[in-house]
This record gives sequence, C-alpha cells and structure tokens, in this order.
Amino acid sequence: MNLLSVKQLTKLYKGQEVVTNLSFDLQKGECLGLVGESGCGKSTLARCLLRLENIDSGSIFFKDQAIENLRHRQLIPFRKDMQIVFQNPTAALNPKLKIKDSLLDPYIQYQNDLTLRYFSYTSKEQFVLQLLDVVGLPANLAGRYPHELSGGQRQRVTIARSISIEPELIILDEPTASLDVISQAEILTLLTKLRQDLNLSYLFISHDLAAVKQLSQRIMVMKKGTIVDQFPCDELFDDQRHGYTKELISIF
Ligand SMILES: Nc1ncnc2c1ncn2[C@@H]1O[C@H](COP(=O)(O)OP(=O)(O)OP(=O)(O)O)[C@@H](O)[C@H]1O
Repeated sequence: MNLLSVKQLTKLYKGQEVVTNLSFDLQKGECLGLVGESGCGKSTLARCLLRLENIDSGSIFFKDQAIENLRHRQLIPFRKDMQIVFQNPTAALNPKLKIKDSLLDPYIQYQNDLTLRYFSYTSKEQFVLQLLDVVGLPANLAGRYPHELSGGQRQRVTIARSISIEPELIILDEPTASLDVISQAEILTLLTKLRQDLNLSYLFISHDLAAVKQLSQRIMVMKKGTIVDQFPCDELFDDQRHGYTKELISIF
C-alpha cells in the first residue's frame, strides 16, 4: 500500500525550478532512501511534502488523500502523521525547555487527535520515561536542558519527540550528519529498530550512500531537482545503474 504518492511535483524559487516534475511512491513500512549532492533539492522536497512550502504544480497524496491544497486547519491531522527529524538537534530543541518538557510538547499539542498504540499516557512522568527508554536514554536526563546533553543524546531526544505521537511517516533529513562516527552508527541502529517496532515508514535523506544502504529497502537518486535513478537496495551495484549513481558510488 502506498503511504505517500508524489506525482509530477514542481517547486520554483524566484522563477527557478528547484524540484522538477518529480514522481515517486513510498510504501507503508518501508524506508526509502534519497541521495544526491548538496543543492539538488532534497530538503526543498522534504519541506514541500510536509507542506511547510507550497508547491507550484503536481500532487502529493498521503494515505490516498490529496494534500497539496489543504489549508491550515485541514492539515492538522496530517501533521501528526508526518514528522521530521533534522540534521541539527541543537537547533531543533528549545534551549529553555528541560528535556521532559520538550518530550511532552507534541503530545500536548495533538492529544485530542491521538490514539496511542505503542505508548501509553497515564502520567507525564511515565510517558517521558517510556520515551527516554525507547531511544536508549537514561531516566535522569529528563530534568536536564539540551546543552547538558551530547550531540548524540540530543538527536535521540528529537527522535523520541518525533515518535511520541506515533506518526506513520518520518522524514529523516540528514539525521546523522552532525554526529561523530560512533554516534552515527548508534543512531542508524536505533532508527532501524524503531521502524520495525513501531511499524514506521521513513524517507531517509542523506549524502551518505553507505548509511542510506544500511537503512533503506529502496533508494532514489536525485540530481538537479529530478529523480534520475530508483532501485531496490540490493541492486545498488548492478551494471544498469544510471551513470550519476555510479559516480556517487565511486565517491564513497
Ligand atoms: N527559501 C529559498 N529561497 C530561494 N532558494 C532556495 C531556498 N531554499 C533552497 N533554495 C535553493 O534551492 C536549491 C536546493 O536547495 P536544498 O536545500 O533543497 O538542497 P539539498 O539537496 O537539500 O542540499 P543540502 O544537501 O546541502 O542540504 C539550492 O540551490 C538552494 O540555494
């Protein structure tokens, strides 16, 4: 079943096409990798899918509903189902909020629309402890501020926030790019486990072909705003790969 279906999406900035006539499907439960060099339009695409930007033409279907023209109030249930994890966890967390309050924030915002399946909410304290535990963080971090955590711990908190309201799809926009190699590997392992345990779907955006291969079932390669190649992960090294995919492979 297609969770997300994008048809001929085009986005312009100041008259210039940044995403051009782009189409793809993302199935429920899969991780779809998106690779491409800096500036090819990956983050723009992510913002369009989340409806943080309007698109210029084309369609975005989420759970078979066309969402490209929905207005603010109509987007509320959809926003709950589609979350994003950004590259920089420091910028994503409010420095003035303790970790426990950051973790509770999405729940408080969406509680009237939520039917939790995986987590249970009997008290604030218990909910925060569940979230910390599921992303492998100790309970005593709840009372700390973001600057008192390591970069890897902060990224775990942003991941915990994104899964707290049990979305269907998470867009991972370079989630490990700001981390050291060991933290990167740990976060990738965590993301794999969460996808399986919570039946999540991911659009995993990265420069790092090795990371994309580790996490994804299928890979899309983007160049100058268009998808030039799309294939199952185990066909990455096949001879029929697009020349640009081969170039990316040779760099890694
Ligand atoms: N708000 C904006 N206004 C004008 N141009 C923009 C805006 N946001 C992005 N761009 C331009 O759109 C193009 C694509 O940028 P985008 O950030 O989507 O690329 P990217 O593939 O995500 O790059 P990176 O991997 O470096 O994050 C770039 O040329 C960028 O300068």
